[in-house]
Amino acid sequence: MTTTHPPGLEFSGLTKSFTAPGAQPVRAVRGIDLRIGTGEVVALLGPNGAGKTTALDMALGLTKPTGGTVAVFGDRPRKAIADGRISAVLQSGGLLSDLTVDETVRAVAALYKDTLSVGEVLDRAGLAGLARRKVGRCSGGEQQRLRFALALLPDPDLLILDEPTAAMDIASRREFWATMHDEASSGSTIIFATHHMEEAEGFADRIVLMARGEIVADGSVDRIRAMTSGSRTTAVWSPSPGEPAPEDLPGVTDVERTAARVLLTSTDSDATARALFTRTAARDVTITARSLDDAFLTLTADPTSAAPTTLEATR
Ligand SMILES: Nc1ncnc2c1ncn2[C@@H]1O[C@H](COP(=O)(O)OP(=O)(O)OP(=O)(O)O)[C@@H](O)[C@H]1O
Repeated sequence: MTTTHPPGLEFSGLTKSFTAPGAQPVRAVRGIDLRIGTGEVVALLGPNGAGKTTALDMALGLTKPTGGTVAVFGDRPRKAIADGRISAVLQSGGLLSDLTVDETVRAVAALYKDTLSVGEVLDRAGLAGLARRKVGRCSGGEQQRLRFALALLPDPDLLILDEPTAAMDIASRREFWATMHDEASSGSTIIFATHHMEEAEGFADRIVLMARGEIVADGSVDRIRAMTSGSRTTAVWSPSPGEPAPEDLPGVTDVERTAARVLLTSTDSDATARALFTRTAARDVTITARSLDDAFLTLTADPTSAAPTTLEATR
């Protein structure tokens, strides 16, 4: 007999709008469907205001959805928290600066029925050497490790991290992700929100890209990389009758026009350039690889915005 386990996290048609008297409602999350399996490490990536925190808050039962449902291992978030199956490292909040690291972990452990030992969580969070330091004397990165240690206390199956490295310098970030690697390899499901493409690439198996409250891309790191690794081709060309339209050239996903040039974003620059040379009178063709940041901006750009596109990549 086979048993199927419910996913670690499941959003179905999830929406959240914030309303304030006299103001337009803010549609922070707009009907997202997402299924995250046990043991997956997923980066929730997106620009400011994409809806990442709102979605994670709903996963943690901190915010009630306006519509749709959230299930954590098949249960309501509150039940999953009470059972110690899900816990979170949030961006800020909740530490008392006069307590030591060790006292803080002991105080929070006393709130639970059942926890890992204080020694073990300090060890797993890389804080064993700082146990007697006052929290107020710890650096931003060390305080974030302490939040991580507190999240480990109930030995959760699903860990949610909202921009966990926001206050850290590069060395602390590296150390933090090394610790998280150990956590992930022990089979935990991990979901973390970030603005940083490199962080998502370096640590996640899967990237869920959000913009304007929607999921705009979802796939393995390799798949997202392939989607975003297009190049930019520019040419001096005014299409004349009988020539193909720029939009119809192979590989082309986006077209911009300036007075003299046509700028083509393409997922297959070889095929695009071949078509330009053989089927059109285009000249002065240049091909430039797009940076990952450029690609991230393209994937999350507002299609209704008329904001001018930067030409940095072609210079
Ligand atoms: N309590 C609230 N009341 C009104 N609007 C809110 C509230 N919380 C969030 N919003 C709005 O909802 C949208 C999504 O915000 P959210 O914090 O989820 O985005 P985010 O992707 O986490 O952004 P960031 O990366 O900047 O943290 C934003 O426009 C934000 O201003």
